[in-house]
Amino acid sequence: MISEPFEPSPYIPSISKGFENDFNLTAGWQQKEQTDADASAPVPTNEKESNARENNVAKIRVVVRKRPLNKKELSRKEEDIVTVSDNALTVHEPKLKVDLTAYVEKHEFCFDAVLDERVTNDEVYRVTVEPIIPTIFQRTKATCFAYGQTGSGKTFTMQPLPLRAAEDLVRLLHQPVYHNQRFKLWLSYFEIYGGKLFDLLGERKKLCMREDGRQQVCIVGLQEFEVSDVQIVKEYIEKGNAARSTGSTGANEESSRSHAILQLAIKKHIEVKESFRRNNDGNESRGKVIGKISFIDLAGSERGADTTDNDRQTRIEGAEINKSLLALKECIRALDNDQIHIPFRGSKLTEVLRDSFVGNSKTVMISCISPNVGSCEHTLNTLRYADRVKSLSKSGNTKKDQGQNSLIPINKDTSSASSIPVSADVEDVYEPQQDVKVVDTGRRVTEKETLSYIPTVDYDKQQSSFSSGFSGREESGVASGSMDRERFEINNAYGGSTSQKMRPSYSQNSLDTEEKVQKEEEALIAAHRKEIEDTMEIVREEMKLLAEVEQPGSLIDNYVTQLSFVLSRKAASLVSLQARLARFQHRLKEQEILSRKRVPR
Ligand SMILES: Nc1ncnc2c1ncn2[C@@H]1O[C@H](COP(=O)(O)OP(=O)(O)OP(=O)(O)O)[C@@H](O)[C@H]1O
Repeated sequence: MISEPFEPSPYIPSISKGFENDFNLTAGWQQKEQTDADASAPVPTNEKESNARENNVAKIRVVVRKRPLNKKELSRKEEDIVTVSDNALTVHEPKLKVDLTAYVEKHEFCFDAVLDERVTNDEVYRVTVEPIIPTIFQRTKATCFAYGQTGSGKTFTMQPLPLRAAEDLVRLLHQPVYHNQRFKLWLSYFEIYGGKLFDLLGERKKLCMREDGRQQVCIVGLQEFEVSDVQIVKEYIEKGNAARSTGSTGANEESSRSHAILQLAIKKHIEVKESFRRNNDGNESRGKVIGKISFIDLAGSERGADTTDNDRQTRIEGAEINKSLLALKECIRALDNDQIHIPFRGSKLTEVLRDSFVGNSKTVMISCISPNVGSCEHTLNTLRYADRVKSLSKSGNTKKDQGQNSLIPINKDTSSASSIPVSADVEDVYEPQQDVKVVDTGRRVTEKETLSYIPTVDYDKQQSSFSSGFSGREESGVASGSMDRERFEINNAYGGSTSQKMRPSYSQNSLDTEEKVQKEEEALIAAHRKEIEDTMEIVREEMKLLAEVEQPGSLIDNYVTQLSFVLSRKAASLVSLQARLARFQHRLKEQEILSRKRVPR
């Protein structure tokens, strides 16, 4: 729902006066060679100035938006654990030591901009999309997407943006320089759900994607509408939104499982013969694309974790979401490194956005976070993903500059973290911890308190999440019992905060292997659990055996036979686990070698 009335942009009229960059977007910006296939439109002389101004707009911009605590969280008296100051933020994660002493781990992050809970949608537009708008007329393909867990405010943030952008685009179209060139604005709106495309403005018709001879992506049958009036844009957006949430695939629960893509394209109108128009589904019949901006409301990021759900459909959707989030990160990274090969084939989402990853491109990522303590884990994962996108970028000014990519042994930390027991698991020993400061409250908390705290305990990552009762999903009514699994999976999905750190980085071509490794990892952990259960059973039998042999008149022969049998079982169980472990270690090695062969980070 578009709730805020919007004012004329201060940016857009200023184009003719001289563009001032209020947002300090210049740092590390890379201007690329003109390679776009569509770059054939003439550049009027008075556009040269704005071309130069385009150089001041960051190629990748990562912005974080924190939403306010909602009514439910307030009624539960949940703490707000996120503090914002300028373009930095701190997450105060409550944790427990093994002796139940409470302490707070501080995670500090820095982004291009951090918007706190008081920031309006209008300001969000000004900081994110508005600076890009003039560049659309200079052949830029821009992408703006919101990322974050369910209920963190992605839709709330994204929905007003296209309308504001359309208003500015329409205003610019009225300028003689563009009007005379017969530039027009076109709108389309579609959804990717379970790897399939649906037209949100065409009765949810299933669409298919085709590549033309010039490797341009064309979505066959996608309805596009020429729009010259903001009111009409608003109606189309509302129509598409309604189709998204009430379509055949269901209500809100599903909406957070789909990616919605709204595209606004500036095209140069070309007169075509009616017969040609009839014979061509593609965009060519409607004009030549000059530039465009795509707004993407991504599926809830934690949905990528649904890969172990019992329901096959959910698993498939989860894997697809996971794949697209990873693929998106890889494409942004390749894009910013000026790589010739952009791994857009990694997912439907990136394939669809293919033409936004070549030539002049701009990307704005808005990471939405929930401030409540119950969402802490998801919030950290979202921020780590954002941080990785930013630090992957050449212009990244976050952790990269602060040496975030170096691996610091956790037990070398000189803070009070040294008192925290560290798991013997080597994967946990090396974890980039530079966003972490530990504040030991020196207070012991009772078991009861831990439930409202929802901290995580270090000594047993797989078993001891105190998450029962709350999770980021609770708002959407989804049970939170699988938090441990989620954390495990999400860490993988986001580039990993724990075990993934020791693994090779994701690349587009390795996604399938990556999924296989994840499955093997789960199987290994399940086998380990089973081995422990079996061992406990065997130990009980051994105790019984010992008790029997100590009874007067017991038969030693019987004892020897039974002990031999029990020990064989014990050995077989261990050997089987060892074999599985060896196979998995081998798999990790293979993957590491593969990743070394690929382009380095
Ligand atoms: N900055 C904000 N200020 C006020 N309310 C907000 C803000 N952000 C989100 N909300 C409210 O929080 C709720 C959840 O937001 P929203 O639906 O945008 O989340 P989402 O991330 O899109 O979730 P999903 O992935 O499930 O679609 C909505 O009721 C929305 O109005």
